[in-house]
Amino acid sequence: MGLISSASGVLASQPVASTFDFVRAHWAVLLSVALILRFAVKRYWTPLRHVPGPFYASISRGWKVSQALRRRMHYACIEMHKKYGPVVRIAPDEVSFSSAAAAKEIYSTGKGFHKTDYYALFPPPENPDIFTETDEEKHGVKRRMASNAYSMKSVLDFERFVDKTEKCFFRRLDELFVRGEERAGEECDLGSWLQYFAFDVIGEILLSRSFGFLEAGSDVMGGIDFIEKTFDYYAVLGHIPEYHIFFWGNPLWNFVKPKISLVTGIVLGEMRARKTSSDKQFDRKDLMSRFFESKEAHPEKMNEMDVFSISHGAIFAGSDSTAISLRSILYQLMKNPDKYSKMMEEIEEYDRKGLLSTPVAYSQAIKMPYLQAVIKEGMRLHPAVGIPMPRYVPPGGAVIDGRYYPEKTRVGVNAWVIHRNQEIFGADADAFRPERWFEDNNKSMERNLYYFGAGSHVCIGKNISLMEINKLLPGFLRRYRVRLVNPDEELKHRCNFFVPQSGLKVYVERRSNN
Ligand code: HEM
Repeated sequence: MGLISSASGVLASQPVASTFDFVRAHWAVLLSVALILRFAVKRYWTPLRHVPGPFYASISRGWKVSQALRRRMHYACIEMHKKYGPVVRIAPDEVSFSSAAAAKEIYSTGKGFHKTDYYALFPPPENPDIFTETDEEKHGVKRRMASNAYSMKSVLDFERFVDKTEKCFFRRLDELFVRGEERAGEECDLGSWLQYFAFDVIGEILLSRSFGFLEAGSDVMGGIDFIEKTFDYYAVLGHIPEYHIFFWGNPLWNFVKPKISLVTGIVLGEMRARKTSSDKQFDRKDLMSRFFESKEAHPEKMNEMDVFSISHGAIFAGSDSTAISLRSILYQLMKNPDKYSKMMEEIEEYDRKGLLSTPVAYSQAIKMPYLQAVIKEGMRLHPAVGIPMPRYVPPGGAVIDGRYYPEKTRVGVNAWVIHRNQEIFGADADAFRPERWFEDNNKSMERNLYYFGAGSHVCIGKNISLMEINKLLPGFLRRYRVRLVNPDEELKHRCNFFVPQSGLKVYVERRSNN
């Protein structure tokens, strides 16, 4: 009544409002207590309670999510290890390590540490590929089925694809940046061109056809951008997979999501074309034809969806990673003119002695000691992957770095952290110094290079990428003189699982006819 009566309304509403306020306050207190209890349980009710780390990380996955959103997981891990030491708690159930012993324990084959659910969301979710498969048994089958295709013998057959793409790359650089007086001094975004090269070369190796990025001189139909956005999304949601359903995992998303990507479309189109003639599946001797060979030989272990997902995975895992490594090596050479000159001395010497063909053969490049040291050093300082590659502690738990961790704890080592560990790489671990690879401790440093990962999940495309890098670098440096447009500026990078750089602007001059 009091609520309706206008005369007594003011007075009558007071007790109702107070009751309402009381109930609200009551719930607020209850909720706060529940939250505090939940955070306390996460922080203290675990054997990880003694592991140092940011407070925020010990009570929620918010720390990881915020670093992933800010695209700085690689820097954040370095900072955390500087602050807290070799073992850092980066989530209520996750620990990051920086020591050689921990990395060996976690990533050695046979120790039983398995990939976490972080990987499972990455596409294609309907039928995981070698990279995204988190069931170890199924992963083992897929990896074995693909291993022939990725063997060193196959890789040497793929050299012709790299030669073809390299020729196109050099022609485009000549046409756009170095030919004729009118082009003198024109800036080249070498970072983008290396990415076009890396994508087109994977297109050739996988499908005997280029994606056309070099020819167009641009990201045709946003194919590269699509892949970057995909990584941007999964690099965050991978830490909180249960929230995927509210975003791209929501059935409604299918109505608004972008159409199929250029790259996926090309892979599917190639598969359809090859199915129309059985010969076409095999005769090109490219990566996809080798996957088809495995499917024919073992139909009970590999089906057509596997051929698709493993091919798709090769593009996702093998293009940006190679571009990032090439950018890092060339950037470091340009930033360090004394190392650049030393690299050129070796190239000129080998060229003078007739030890380098045009294009440079893989077998020739791997005999160049300084080149090998430059590649290792460039990839050490800027590993393509910027997260602590997460693994579950196996059943029964495990002792890592002298402390016990229960099963299912997430553990990992970030290559960005271990590659700068001064106990392994010396006091100048942050510096680009290829000479370190000729010193006595090079074997122990070598054992602690994780730019290709390690163990049962070591990069399966390692041979392919090393072949591409070894062939391109000496040929490129022999043909062109490159210098940074802004030598005093640091290269920008962001981490979305990979750590792609931007802003590698250079001037390019022709220095030889090769
Ligand atoms: C310089 C170039 C490359 C770098 C630095 C690189 C780096 C890596 C790293 C660090 C991993 C392990 C990731 C993890 O455990 O979280 C990995 C796995 C993988 N890489 Fe590469 N990669 C490169 C090129 C390639 C190429 C060219 C291909 C294929 C054509 C490829 C295919 C794969 C696949 C399928 C996996 C998953 C392996 C497994 O889990 O068994 N990668 N790569």
